[in-house]
Amino acid sequence: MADFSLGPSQADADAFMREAQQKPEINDDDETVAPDHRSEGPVVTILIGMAGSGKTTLFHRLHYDAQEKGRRCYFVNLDPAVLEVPIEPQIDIRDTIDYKGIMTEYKLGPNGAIVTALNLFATQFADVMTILEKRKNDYEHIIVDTPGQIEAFTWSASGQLIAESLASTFATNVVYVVDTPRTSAPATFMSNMVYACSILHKYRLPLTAAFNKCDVADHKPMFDWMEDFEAFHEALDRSSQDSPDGAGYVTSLHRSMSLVLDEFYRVLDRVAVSAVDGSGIDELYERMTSSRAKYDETYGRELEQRIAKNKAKREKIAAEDLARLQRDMASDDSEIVPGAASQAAKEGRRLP
Ligand SMILES: Nc1nc2c(ncn2[C@@H]2O[C@H](COP(=O)(O)OP(=O)(O)OP(=O)(O)O)[C@@H](O)[C@H]2O)c(=O)[nH]1
Repeated sequence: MADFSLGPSQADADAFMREAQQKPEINDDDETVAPDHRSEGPVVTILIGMAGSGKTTLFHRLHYDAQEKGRRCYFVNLDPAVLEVPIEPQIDIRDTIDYKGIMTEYKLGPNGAIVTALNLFATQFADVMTILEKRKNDYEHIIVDTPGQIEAFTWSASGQLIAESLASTFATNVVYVVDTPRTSAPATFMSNMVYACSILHKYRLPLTAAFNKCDVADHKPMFDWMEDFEAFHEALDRSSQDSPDGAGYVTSLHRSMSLVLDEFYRVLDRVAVSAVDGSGIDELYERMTSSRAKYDETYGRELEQRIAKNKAKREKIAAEDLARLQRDMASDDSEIVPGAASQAAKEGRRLP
């Protein structure tokens, strides 16, 4: 973008105009979002996780716990393919989108139909936002369950649009659900953490890893690996002794990656939960609530900067338009030459 601190050149100004005329990004033109709007409304939590990690069961548990303890929570189901949601979410994608009908009508397989269902729902998401904004004083939390096929949400344009719409209006965080029993081997743990890291980079929202199914698996070794990479290296060595390939290329890659991820673990909140027996749920709610402060410092601040930048852009354009109008009015005795505008455009000139 043009650097106006050095004084604008004509090329800079033209580039600026072109940029200003481009369609703004989803949340870039929203001047109506005031900082206190976010810090006073509910916290939005988006549940993301690999298929079978227990998102829907955790969604159910969070609902049960909310009812038991009087937490004011609003539930949104964005998984069109889920057969049975044991609770009745206030907003459910399945109420307006017929997933099976999409498979038949567009001759799609399960994954294609999930993405198409999300795309269709994204076109109605402005209405969902209107409902959420109207109810914002009634709830402390808005909890969103996402499709089982993680990439259908995390790497689709509609998933991004939905997440950005939420994050540009409410303090939003992501809870990444980890299937603890299936992550107990160092190699699978590493793959899962790399995925979590990619989600942090993609969404730039506060992230908590919820190690689920802790009723049947011990999360402590994994927490130790995040605290101390030497503990992870020892676990890698032990598992490579058992492997027929021994300490090959992949083991040495995991070793190096654990050093890189060390930085990521410092910002990653983690909590051990069981969606089945309810352990750790209070702590998870605490993390969700306290993510608001992180959101305000990171995403919220960036958003405010983008809003301020766009406001400045619009004010500059308005000032230029006004100046041009004043010039035109001052020279109202100037001669009108038929075809002068198209001739000037051909020659790349601007009319006085
Ligand atoms: N032991 C135990 N099992 C769990 C827990 N949470 C979920 N499960 C089981 O894990 C399986 C998958 O759970 P789901 O809630 O369907 O997982 P999901 O991530 O929503 O899966 P998708 O439907 O693919 O989105 C089910 O058999 C659950 O009963 C838990 O905390 N402990």
